[in-house]
This record gives sequence, structure tokens and C-alpha cells, in this order.
Amino acid sequence: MTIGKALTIAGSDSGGGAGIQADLKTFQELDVYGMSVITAVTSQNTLGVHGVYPVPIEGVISQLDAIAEDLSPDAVKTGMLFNQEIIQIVSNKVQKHGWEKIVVDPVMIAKGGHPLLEESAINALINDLIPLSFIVTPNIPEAEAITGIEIKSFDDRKEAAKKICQMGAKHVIIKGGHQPSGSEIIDLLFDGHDFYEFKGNYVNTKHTHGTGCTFSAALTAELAKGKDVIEAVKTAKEFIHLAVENALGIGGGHGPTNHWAYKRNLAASK
Ligand SMILES: Nc1ncnc2c1ncn2[C@@H]1O[C@H](COP(=O)(O)OP(=O)(O)O)[C@@H](O)[C@H]1O
Ligand SMILES: Cc1ncc(COP(=O)(O)OP(=O)(O)O)c(N)n1
Repeated sequence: MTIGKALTIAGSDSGGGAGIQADLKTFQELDVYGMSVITAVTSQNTLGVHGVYPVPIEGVISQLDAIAEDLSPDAVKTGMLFNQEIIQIVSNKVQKHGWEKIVVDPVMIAKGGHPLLEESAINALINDLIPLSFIVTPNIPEAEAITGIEIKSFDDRKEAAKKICQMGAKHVIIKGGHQPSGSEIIDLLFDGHDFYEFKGNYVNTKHTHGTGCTFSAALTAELAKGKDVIEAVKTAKEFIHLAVENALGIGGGHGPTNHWAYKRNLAASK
């Protein structure tokens, strides 16, 4: 049996709803073998981020090299990279090891407002990492920070998507969670030529901690299995929709999504 292998390069969320933990849970549920390079440890729960502790750069390099030596990933996602030095090392290693299918989730700020990327690192993200990406998955504030375009309308989103592809990304999907369109959330994919809309009902809940991580991890898992980008986005959208709709109600703040829901739903429909 051949099994897809997916690597996440991201921060640890002690609360288990976002970051490395969300990614590995998602990989497991989508039947790919999950691996991780931890860039920073966060003390975090559903109420917010209490502390950020970056891993020393030698530790990041050593994890990347250990994976490369023995376990070539079929797809790689980046999440919280925290600073310019880590972004540059990750970009160098991605090139050196010839890793393709790079999903860049440009994590910048946690839901509660805590920064997860130093402001001085945004240029490194744009100049070093985005040009290597197969797909970039910003939410609306991240797309604004990357492009300098204020996004108020769908046309603004399209303009921002074009600009991110001009930076070298093969695809970009600007997620719509921060700007529901009536009763729907539309995620907008651009492949450099055409736009595609992925629609889902807006779920009225405060339990959305880790939605971005979970969505991009699902996308990475599907790419690791060899799915094309449209199929991969479709599955990722379905996965996150069910995870939000069936949220666990854990914790006193923004609770985690339900990483079991997609597979349980699939099993129930058979
Ligand atoms: N309340 C919600 N109901 C349904 N889907 C949601 C909801 N919030 C976010 N999503 C989905 O979760 C994913 C992440 O969305 P978004 O909130 O835009 O990004 P982030 O979590 O990175 O801030 C997207 O696919 C979006 O459609
Ligand atoms: C360690 C870590 N990485 C990323 C995030 C941000 O996750 P995201 O999926 O964008 O969700 P919210 O912050 O909006 O819940 C994080 N919080 N921690």
C-alpha cells in the first residue's frame, strides 16, 4: 500500500485546536501520514494566546534535515513561522530538498489578536516563500497585509488574488470567513487565469479556533494523495464546514472545531 506523506511546518498550540495539533489531526483523518517541524511553542487555550516561545533556529534546521534525510513529503504546509529567520531557513530548505506542493498558510494573528508573525517578517514571506508556493491560503486580513489592498468587495478580493499570483504563487485561495456573503461563506480560488468560488453555509458559532489551520491542512493532505487543486479545495471546504458545524463546545472561549466530523459523516453516509 502506498501512503501519502504530509509535512506541517508550524507552531504548537497547547490547546490542541490550531497549529501543529490541528494539522496532524486533520492529516490522520484524511488518511495521510503526518510529520511535523515545530517552529514555536505557544501557550494557548480557547481564551487566547498566553505566550510564544520560538524554537532556536538550529532546532528548526535539524528537524527539517531529519525529515529530508529519510521521509520525503508528498506535500508540505507552512503555518506559524513567527520571524524572518525561520521563513528564510524554511525557504532555503524547501528549495534545497526539492519539495513541491507547498501550501503556504500565511498565519499572522490569532483570533484573540495576539501576533503570531513579527511584522518585519512579512517581506520575507512575500519575497522568499510565496514564490515557492503551490498555493497560498490567506484569510482576508492576511491578503490585505500581503498586498496592501483594502478588501471590502469581491472585486477587491479578485485584485488581491491576482497580485499574490504575480508574486509567484501558482494558486491562491482567499478565504471568506471574515466577510460572510449573506448566509454563505465564499472561498475564492485563482489559478493565475480563472477564478473559482467554493460556497458553504455560514455556521453561526463562536467555536472557530483553528479553522484556517484545519482548512489548509486538509488541502495539503489531499494534495499529498495526488488530488488536483480543485478536488483538494472541495474536500478541504467540506472538511472544515463539517468541523465547524459539529464543533465540540470545549473550553470557555473560541472552542476548537471537530476534526472527527468529516470521517464520521462519510461513514454514516455509506
Ligand atoms: N462560521 C463559519 N461557518 C462555516 N465555515 C467557516 C466559518 N468560519 C470559517 N469558515 C471556513 O473556515 C475556513 C477558514 O476561514 P477564515 O475564517 O476565513 O480563515 P482563518 O481561520 O485563517 O481566519 C474557510 O474555508 C471558511 O470558509
Ligand atoms: C500555533 C498556532 N498556529 C496558528 C494559529 C492560527 O490559527 P487559525 O487557524 O488561523 O485560527 P485562529 O487563530 O483564528 O483560531 C494559532 N492560533 N496558533
